[in-house]
Amino acid sequence: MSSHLVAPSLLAADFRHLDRAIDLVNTSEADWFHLDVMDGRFVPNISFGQFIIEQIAQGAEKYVDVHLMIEDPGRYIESFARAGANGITVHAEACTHLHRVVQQIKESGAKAGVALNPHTPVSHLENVIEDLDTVLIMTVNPGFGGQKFIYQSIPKLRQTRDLITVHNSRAVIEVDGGIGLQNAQKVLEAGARVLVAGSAVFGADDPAAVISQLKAIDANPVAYV
Ligand SMILES: O=C(CO)[C@@H](O)[C@H](O)COP(=O)(O)O
Repeated sequence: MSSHLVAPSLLAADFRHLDRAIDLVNTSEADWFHLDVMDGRFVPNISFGQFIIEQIAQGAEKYVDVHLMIEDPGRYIESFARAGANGITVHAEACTHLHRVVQQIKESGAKAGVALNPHTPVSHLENVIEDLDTVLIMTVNPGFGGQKFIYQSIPKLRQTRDLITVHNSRAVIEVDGGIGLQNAQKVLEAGARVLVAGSAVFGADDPAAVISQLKAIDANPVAYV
């Protein structure tokens, strides 16, 4: 059985047939739904909000992972939890009071995650890592699907893994951006545990087969202590 998780990012799905994308995730070997919320301020793009997430969550038979790429996300934690998010990830760069927002997520009943943009050092997590369930390492600059994986992310994954180990945190590392069959093994070996994949899955002729191939990757798993 595979020790890592696959989370298709619905941003790359065909929204004219959202029901098909939901069925695909439900019936494939995928583990999580990954839903990207963009506000046109923190990132240049605008995607969708609580209303669409609620619709997806009603059809989802798996964990719903919500990635908030929005300014001042503390304003909306409660409403995304109510919409059906099982996990909520906020960006460290978008929070003046990151510690407070992490506590808000925990109080909402959702699992708590913090994301880091490619330029943000892992040290930004030092004082919250013990409270986190996930750390999302952006492997592209956020805002758009279909971008090229940034290779400098590999050492950053190792640094994140080390920080988690030093603090004896339960957090697992999620990687997001340009992830596909060409680099999945490398990121898993560097410490990633959750593979978020948008275009690699929904841009494929057979998305379920790609999900199975991602699940089947036999990486030398990192021992979490
Ligand atoms: O958060 C984001 C983009 O900002 C991602 O979740 C993308 O949706 C991943 O898409 P691909 O890079 O896999 O196409």
